[in-house]
Amino acid sequence: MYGVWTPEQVATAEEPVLARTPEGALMRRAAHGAAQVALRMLAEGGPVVGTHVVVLVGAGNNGGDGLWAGVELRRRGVGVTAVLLAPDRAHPAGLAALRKARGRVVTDVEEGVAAVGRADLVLDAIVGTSGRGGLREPAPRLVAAIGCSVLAIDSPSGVDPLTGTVHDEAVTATETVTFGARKPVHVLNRARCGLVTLVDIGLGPELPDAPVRVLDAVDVGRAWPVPGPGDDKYTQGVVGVAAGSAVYPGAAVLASGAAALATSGMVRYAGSAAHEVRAAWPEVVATDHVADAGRVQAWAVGPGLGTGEDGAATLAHVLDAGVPVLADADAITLLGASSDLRARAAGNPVLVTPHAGEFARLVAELDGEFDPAADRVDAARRAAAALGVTVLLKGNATVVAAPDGRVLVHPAGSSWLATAGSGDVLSGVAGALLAAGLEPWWAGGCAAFVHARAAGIGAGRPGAPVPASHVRAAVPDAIREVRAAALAAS
Ligand SMILES: NC(=O)C1=CN([C@@H]2O[C@H](COP(=O)(O)OP(=O)(O)OC[C@H]3O[C@@H](n4cnc5c(N)ncnc54)[C@H](OP(=O)(O)O)[C@@H]3O)[C@@H](O)[C@H]2O)[C@@H](O)CC1
Ligand SMILES: Nc1ncnc2c1ncn2[C@@H]1O[C@H](COP(=O)(O)OP(=O)(O)O)[C@@H](O)[C@H]1O
Ligand SMILES: [K+]
Repeated sequence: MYGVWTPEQVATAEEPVLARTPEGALMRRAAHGAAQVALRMLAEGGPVVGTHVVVLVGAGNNGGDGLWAGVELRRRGVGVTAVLLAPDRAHPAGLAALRKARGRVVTDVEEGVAAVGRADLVLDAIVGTSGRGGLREPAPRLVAAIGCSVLAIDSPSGVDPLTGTVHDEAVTATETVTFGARKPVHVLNRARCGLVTLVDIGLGPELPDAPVRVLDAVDVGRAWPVPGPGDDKYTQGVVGVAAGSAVYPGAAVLASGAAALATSGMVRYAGSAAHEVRAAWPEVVATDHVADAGRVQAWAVGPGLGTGEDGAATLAHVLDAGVPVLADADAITLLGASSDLRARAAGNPVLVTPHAGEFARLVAELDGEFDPAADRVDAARRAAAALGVTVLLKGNATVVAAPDGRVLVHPAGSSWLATAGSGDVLSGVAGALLAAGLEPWWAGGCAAFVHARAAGIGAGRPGAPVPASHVRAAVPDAIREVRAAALAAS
């Protein structure tokens, strides 16, 4: 597990470190780390001596990092051109050092655009943690001229460091090098950051508890339920899947199958697709109604359920069953429209898994601002607190927020999971984990991790779509992978 801290928290942690280190030392440490990454990137194309790097230098300390990194690159025989976006505010010490190292300094925008066009690598040192709003001219013109690899210093300029949202013309980095701590942009907008390298500048002891955490394979492997010698099919937790429908039985089949593959033990199905579920998964015990389903340790409810009276009655039944509940799809729409159903869920171990549209419906009747497009961590955290349930907000970066304020983010490696039915697979996996005893926050985080890995494995070789059936089929291999990681780490 690793932590992610807000730019404000990082700035606060920097203060005591700055106070006890010689002036400029922290920046030099950061710049050294940046230069190492730049040299590695340059070396991938052959000898670095004689290559040409352009540093886009903004008015703040991010520009200072870029200038000092340029100084180190000059010492390694790299040609360096610094393009100053705010010539009279460029970091004075960094600028003087680069001139001394015989770096070229350009203040004319046209000259800068031409230099960018000839570069082997661009260092984006326009803005870092203090960047706000869309990039101001001439930055967009220079960014638009980039045709080579880009190393973003701290964060890609034009992408909000706190929320990962993109403002107009913004940098798409091949790699990003960051200092002291990872910031939200690095997990919320991985597509803009590329590979992220963290350089230690000694902030560790000064950082508070991480407000956002990211699970790794070892965490997930350790948390994954494994039957012991004394277990039988009941002791491991029975999951009930309440999904439908007769017209669209696919959701029920996908969710039930995913549940059967995710944990050992037992899956019960209740709903109008009992025949199809039984045909596809003979091991699933299927009935037509939740009332006849028998005892379960958790319910996964919602996919294909319908939003009419029957669906609402089914949802009320499972919310009143006194066991953890995974609510997805139609169950979310029903919750959003009924304060009575929300009251039954509040304060109980309930995990809701909305995509953006379902999230909007879920919070429609609540007081307050919930805007995932502006800040998905904040929106999910507020919704979880307001509803008293754990919210897993789906998307390229999945956010899992517990009502007590804990937040996990799972950044996807690709977007191939955006395919019909893949959410049903997630429901089955998460429901099975709830039945096995994981609390909703962990169940959501572990399910999202394995789901995304299953998409990668199910696709076979990367670079082509993966249908939801293949994602589901790859769930066991994804579990094997995380368990192997956990065993190797123990
Ligand atoms: N403290 C340290 O020792 C260490 C700090 N470190 C480094 O410092 C960075 C933080 O530096 P920082 O706080 O100086 O701000 P920074 O990110 O450079 O941006 C501020 C400047 O950008 C401008 N600007 C803002 N928005 C803009 C826009 N949309 N479009 C265009 N311009 C925009 C803004 O202009 P203004 O609004 O003032 O006119 C202001 O001049 C951090 O990311 C890390 O790289 C590391 O070296 C570790 C040690
Ligand atoms: N752009 C994306 N990149 C990566 N994963 C995504 C992206 N968009 C959606 N996903 C994931 O794909 C799944 C889609 O779920 P959902 O929208 O419920 O689909 P369905 O209802 O068709 O089953 C979720 O796990 C979500 O996190
Ligand atoms: K930057």
